[in-house]
Amino acid sequence: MSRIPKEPVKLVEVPSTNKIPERDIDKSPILECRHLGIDFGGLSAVKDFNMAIGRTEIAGLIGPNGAGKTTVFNLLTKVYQPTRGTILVDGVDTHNMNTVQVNKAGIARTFQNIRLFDNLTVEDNVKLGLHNHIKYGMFSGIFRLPNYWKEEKVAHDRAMELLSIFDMGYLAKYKAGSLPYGAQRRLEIVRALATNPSLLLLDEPAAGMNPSETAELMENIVKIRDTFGIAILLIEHDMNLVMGICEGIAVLNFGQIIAKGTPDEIKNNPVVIEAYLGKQKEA
Ligand SMILES: Nc1ncnc2c1ncn2[C@@H]1O[C@H](COP(=O)(O)OP(=O)(O)OP(=O)(O)O)[C@@H](O)[C@H]1O
Repeated sequence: MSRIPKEPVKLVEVPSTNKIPERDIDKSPILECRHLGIDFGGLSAVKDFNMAIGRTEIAGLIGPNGAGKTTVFNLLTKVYQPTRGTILVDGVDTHNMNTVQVNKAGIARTFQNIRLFDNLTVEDNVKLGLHNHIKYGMFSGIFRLPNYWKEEKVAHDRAMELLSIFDMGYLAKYKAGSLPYGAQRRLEIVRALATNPSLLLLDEPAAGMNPSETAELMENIVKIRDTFGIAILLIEHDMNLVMGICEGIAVLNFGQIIAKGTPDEIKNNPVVIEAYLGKQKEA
């Protein structure tokens, strides 16, 4: 978590929804946030957050440190319950859902700080993501009945298929904690994909990666979207990544969206430049 912002934000008019990419325009959005907000004591960490994401869109959520980006992810995944507003996932209001139910409804995420089970193998970490889809009961599991082995084979095959997205199949039997940093970040994405999401939230996926790892990650994010036909919303400080692959971008500052648009619109928006660089002193 980051420092508390000190200055009030300059308010600007913004449209209530993103511009959804053309190929998604005739379908309902996969995610819609309406007037979403959360207060922590006296601090409104997120205020009047409105956003729509197309079914196969790669969207970005950017903003200075402490702007409220991770808090938005925590609201979408119900780590936090919103103080105000509505979240619709595939048209369904998540008001009464908890984190597990929201995952089943179609939202999966990765975290800013890697959260793998270090002592489990790479394959087992992926299988944990598959547990929503494994059908054997506790009895079959304890006594290793035929149904257990059948489902285990299905889970193994699916885990290996998912690992192959990042060419990580050869690492399946290694402990997750023994992988290099970049591979651990990739494994987190694979595990999230194992839950079969329709919207994947990536919290700073390129953090700590070197430029060649980041370039590969960019290709892989696009590949995931194309292969699975899902939407991806990412928080990222690496502007090359954001501007390179996001179709729609929302900029958050002091908990509020200050601009939305395509990468070109965002790059040239004076309000965004000011939020990142501070107001230029007049000569
Ligand atoms: N559980 C909480 N209790 C109190 N304040 C919180 C809590 N969670 C977040 N905040 C505050 O909300 C604000 C937004 O934090 P958040 O972590 O969402 O920012 P961020 O944009 O993700 O920052 P960064 O880019 O540095 O990760 C910060 O001022 C933070 O201190």
